[in-house]
Amino acid sequence: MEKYGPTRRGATKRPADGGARADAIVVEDLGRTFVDRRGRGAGEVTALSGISLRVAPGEVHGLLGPNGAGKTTLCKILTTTLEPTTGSARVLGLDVTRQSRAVRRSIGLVFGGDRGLYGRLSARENLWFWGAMYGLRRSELRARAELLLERVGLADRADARVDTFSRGMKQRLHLARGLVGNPRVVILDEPTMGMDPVAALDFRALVAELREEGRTVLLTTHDMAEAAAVCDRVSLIDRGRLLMTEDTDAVGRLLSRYERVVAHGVSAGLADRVGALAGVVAVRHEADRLEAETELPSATASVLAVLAGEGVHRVSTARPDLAEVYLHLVGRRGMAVT
Ligand SMILES: Nc1ncnc2c1ncn2[C@@H]1O[C@H](COP(=O)(O)OP(=O)(O)OP(=O)(O)O)[C@@H](O)[C@H]1O
Repeated sequence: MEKYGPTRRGATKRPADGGARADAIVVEDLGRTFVDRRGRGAGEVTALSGISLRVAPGEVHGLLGPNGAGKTTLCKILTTTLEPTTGSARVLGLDVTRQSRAVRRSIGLVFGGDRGLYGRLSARENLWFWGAMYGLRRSELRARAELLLERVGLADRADARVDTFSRGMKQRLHLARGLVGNPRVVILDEPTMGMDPVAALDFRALVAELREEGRTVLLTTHDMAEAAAVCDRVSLIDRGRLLMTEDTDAVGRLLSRYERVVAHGVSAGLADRVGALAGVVAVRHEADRLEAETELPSATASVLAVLAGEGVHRVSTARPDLAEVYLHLVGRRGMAVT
């Protein structure tokens, strides 16, 4: 398969000049609003607002956010199926609005669910169809389809109709479809949706291969663990706004640092004592239920010790979810979440 200059996970992909070398994806002050016709009267929904983002060539970049954060909207703009309301976006130097045809030829798109596959065609025929759309010659197209069917583990089902496939198999075919045009930039919108855990692991290996081939990958997910496993950098997006872009390792460290302790049968006085412990960053107390956020493993241990010392034994610990990590991050950086 064509190589674009290998890169390694963990290697710094951003050039020392801060990005003067052409970035693969450049998003500047991007915004998108929709007219919301649901409910009474038409209101405006801001799906994206003031998004600026750069992805270096060969980087695997994760776009993380909860449902409705605006991830799909950004993917649609980058893949030219939706125009921005404000700002601009370029893929490989091509403007997504003014040079949309050229952008479409340079990218591969993979999205979750059933969209974009022809159920009455076989897996192989689907790939031939999409390869033809990319303008591949017949012999090239056939060879590429075989290679990709093998690569995503569908070679033995190549002639079966796609509407007989499981969700996970369809998702793997989507991946093959996204790669059929040998794209330098691959955009994956919730690529493991519907995959079983084994297939999701295979998917991670595939993304690693794409990185080795020097392709640029932008992938959306709301699974922090998935992002941590495959991405070089991640951007956290919430309610249409970009909260931060960081090296994945930094976010992973942050995630493993925070913990939540939930206990029942806790008095207000005891809740105050827990709140005063070093490393306890937040405490909520309602009725006799305590929720304490800790930011160091030793802090969790001290909370548990204080609770046990007072005879409180209905206690559990958990890692915070993504939304809570956002709040920690945002609080620390003094940024506003609106
Ligand atoms: N065609 C549309 N009309 C009106 N509102 C829309 C439209 N498309 C998206 N939105 C709204 O824009 C916001 C962002 O949606 P988007 O689908 O981009 O989020 P997402 O991060 O991809 O979420 P999910 O993980 O659920 O797919 C949401 O509030 C959504 O309701």
